[in-house]
Amino acid sequence: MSVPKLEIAGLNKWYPGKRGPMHALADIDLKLADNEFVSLVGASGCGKSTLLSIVAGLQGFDKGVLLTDGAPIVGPGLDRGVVFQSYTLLPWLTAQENVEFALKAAGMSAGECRDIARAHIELVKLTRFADAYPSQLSGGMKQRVAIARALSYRPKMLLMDEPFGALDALTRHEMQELLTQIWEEHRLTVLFVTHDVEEAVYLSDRIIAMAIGPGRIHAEFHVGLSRPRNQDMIASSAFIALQKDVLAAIRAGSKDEKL
Ligand SMILES: Nc1ncnc2c1ncn2[C@@H]1O[C@H](COP(=O)(O)OP(=O)(O)OP(=O)(O)O)[C@@H](O)[C@H]1O
Repeated sequence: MSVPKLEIAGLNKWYPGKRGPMHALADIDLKLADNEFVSLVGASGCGKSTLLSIVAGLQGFDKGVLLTDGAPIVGPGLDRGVVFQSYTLLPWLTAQENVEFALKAAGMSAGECRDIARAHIELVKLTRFADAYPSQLSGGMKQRVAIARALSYRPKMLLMDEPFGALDALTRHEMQELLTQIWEEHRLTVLFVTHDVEEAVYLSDRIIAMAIGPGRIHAEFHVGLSRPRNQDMIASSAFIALQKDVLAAIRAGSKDEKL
């Protein structure tokens, strides 16, 4: 691997707790190559969201190294787009204006903001709803706006925390299709947190299974399925076998060592 897009080495994080510091992340070592799609899976509380928010620069860590393109991550930046499960749209702005707002904050002119926002609303197939307010959009549509917003300032990395977790199964599949299409056409590095093992296998090049107590990397799986992916692959024996192995790793890592 040349200089990794993301390099995490010996990273540790403690949260203050009632019974003393709580070791949330222990000695995390992880490298993501340019354009790689990597999912983090693991039992609730193993530190997936903590790790993602540290990479986003939204919170700090206590020990270790965290680099993007070889340079330290010291806070949030336009090189990393973030999408959360909650849509985080501004309710008083339309879909188009929500995307423009992020671009204006990045210092672009009004004309540039309008054109780039329009192009990204189109990228997520929402042109017909560009002038709708969040309250007029379904959950899947709101998440399309959030993805358009995160991609609009052309980040090198997309960080997604359970982005489809609140959606019904059909919408979730549609969003997975959309994300793979965007990723295959535009290629960027993605770090994706999910509880859904099928989703992780379907989307990823590599799956990192984390374990609990303390949160750590427990197992790693390379997804050998060809690309472009399609929903028919989900029924293939290779897909099902990998899904089983990932689930077994999550189960094995779900028991707190200290309990
Ligand atoms: N701000 C905080 N202060 C104290 N403890 C925290 C804080 N945020 C998370 N934790 C604790 O750190 C551990 C890891 O939490 P985190 O949310 O990162 O796990 P997760 O794997 O993303 O869980 P889930 O799948 O349920 O979202 C948990 O024990 C959680 O209670």
